Amino acid sequence: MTLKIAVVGAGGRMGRQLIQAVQNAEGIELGAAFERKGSSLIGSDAGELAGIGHIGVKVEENLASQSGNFDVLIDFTRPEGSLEHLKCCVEQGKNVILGTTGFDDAGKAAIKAASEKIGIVFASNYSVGVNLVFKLLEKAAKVMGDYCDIEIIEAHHRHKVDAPSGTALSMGEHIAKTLGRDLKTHGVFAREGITGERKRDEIGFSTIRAADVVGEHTVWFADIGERVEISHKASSRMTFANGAVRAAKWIADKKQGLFDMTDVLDLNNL
Ligand SMILES: NC(=O)C1=CN([C@@H]2O[C@H](COP(=O)(O)OP(=O)(O)OC[C@H]3O[C@@H](n4cnc5c(N)ncnc54)[C@H](OP(=O)(O)O)[C@@H]3O)[C@@H](O)[C@H]2O)C=CC1
Ligand SMILES: O=C(O)C1=N[C@H](C(=O)O)C[C@H](O)C1
Repeated sequence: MTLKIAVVGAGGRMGRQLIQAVQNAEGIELGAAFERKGSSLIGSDAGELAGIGHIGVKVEENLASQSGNFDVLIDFTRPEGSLEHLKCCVEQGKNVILGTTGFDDAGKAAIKAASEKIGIVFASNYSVGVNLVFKLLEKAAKVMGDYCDIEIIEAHHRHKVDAPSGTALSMGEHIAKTLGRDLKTHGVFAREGITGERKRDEIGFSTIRAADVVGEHTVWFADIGERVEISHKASSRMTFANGAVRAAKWIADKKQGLFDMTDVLDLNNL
């Protein structure tokens, strides 16, 4: 049977790419597309919105009111919206691919609680490359982390509303976990004025917001006399959309549980 996907936030930068990616993939199809209540996009054809021509799926208002012509929801919106969508999917017993970033601790706890009832893939970055980089960072941290200065630099487009990026935070978490540190105490998210000297075990974050940058992340492991830099550069949002579609196929037969993209890609035993 063909797996039916719903995309919420259909008119967003990622929403449009996701509609394209779903329609281009084998064995799945777009069952529904949603936008916010009051959006001027309600009623438009999802394929036309995504620039791939008419597909006969109308953008609907308000996920909660839909009985649901879909099996898996893909959600790249905003934390407050995603938490509402999750509640609805728990009620309807539908699995979720969650790409939204910027959740606070309460939001993350709500996602964890929802995953006791449905299957959720929650990943700050759905590209294969970034998830490989997470593993490379663990290796670099094991070898160099105890004596190097670790700095994470990220750049994104001018419209991004959260900082540091979800990916930068995940990179920091992978490194911190490997080194037995905690980002709450070791993460340094801003420097200004007389900051004092750098502490040996800080994990620093720097953010650039400019123009149309899709997403770039570099981690420095810097010692006196040498520096290793591990970088990833995304040049198209389609890499995230294709990853989310891959995750949607992977989660289809799961009853419950919280997973990330390293589970989908089977990278955890590297
Ligand atoms: N995990 C990953 O691989 C990636 C994650 N992201 C994340 O995905 C999210 C979306 O990014 P992007 O597509 O660039 O953002 P956009 O602002 O382009 O799109 C967001 C979409 O969500 C809708 N939306 C906003 N708030 C709500 C709400 N409260 N309820 C329902 N819908 C809402 C918007 O509608 P409206 O226009 O009416 O506001 C819009 O359609 C971000 O958190 C971003 O960090 C992005 C790329 C990759
Ligand atoms: O908002 C974006 O655009 C992106 N957000 C994600 C993040 O916060 O890490 C992933 C990607 O870098 C693009």
